[in-house]
Amino acid sequence: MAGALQLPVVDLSSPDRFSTANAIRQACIEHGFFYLVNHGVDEELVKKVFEQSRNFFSLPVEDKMKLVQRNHRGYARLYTIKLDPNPSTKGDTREAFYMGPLADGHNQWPSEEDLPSWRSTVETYYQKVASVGTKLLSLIALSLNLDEDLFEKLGALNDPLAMMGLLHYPGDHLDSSNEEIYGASAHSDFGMITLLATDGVPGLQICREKSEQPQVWEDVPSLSGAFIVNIGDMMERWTNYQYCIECCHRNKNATPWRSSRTRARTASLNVWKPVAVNLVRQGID
Ligand SMILES: O=C(O)CCC(=O)C(=O)O
Ligand SMILES: [Fe+2]
Repeated sequence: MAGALQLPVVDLSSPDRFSTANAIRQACIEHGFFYLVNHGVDEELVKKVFEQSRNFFSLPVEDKMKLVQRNHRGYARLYTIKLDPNPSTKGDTREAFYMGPLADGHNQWPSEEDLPSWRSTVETYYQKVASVGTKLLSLIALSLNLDEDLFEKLGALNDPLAMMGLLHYPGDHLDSSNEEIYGASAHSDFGMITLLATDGVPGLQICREKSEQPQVWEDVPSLSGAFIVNIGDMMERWTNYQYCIECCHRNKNATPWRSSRTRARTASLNVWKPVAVNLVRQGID
């Protein structure tokens, strides 16, 4: 049975960087997760992204399939993602649209006629969230008692492979008695950090000790205006497992398809080029 969890709240606008860094340290050791408030991404822009996300996912599947994933960019239809490699779990009940660095030519976009202003809205949001990610990383360096500009100095922020996904959970499996079907099955994220914006519909759960049996899953409620931030595998390794060890998460999902509260989420996964892994690891023990 899952209980609700109250995650620590980190304020990105606080002038006291050392106490913010301390709060991050504690959150990353204890939970691997925290809420990020006053992050500077305009609420109106976030609303527009959710609106555009709903516009895209409401298109007929044939139209969405014209943008099917190539080079990990574009549309992933229902059940094609399976975050938990366990063979007993079915594909995840979600569809997604992924994009990455804006200048590398790999992104795919719906046409301006089909979805006016879609690309510009989503690109603006991508850039804003990427700059939040960069600010947060300097605080994470500080939280490890390292120089704030460590990641920058080591070149880890050069051409970052920052990925962003628009996620849609239709809730198709909710009538099923199969408990093992999830919107997003149990996993950890592969990058440095993930920032997740939600439309307030619950579903995210975390397990702080994945090797413990039975596993204890706790609900993570949304906090209005906040990103839910979590540490990914790469950062876990770079900190020599000081942060987020044994933690994993999933999405139980809550909303039936075509109900008035369609579930739509955006997540931005910031992943840095593998070449930076060695460089950064040297600085952290
Ligand atoms: O949407 C959620 O609640 C979680 C999504 C997630 O964990 C992921 O895409 O990595
Ligand atoms: Fe995740």
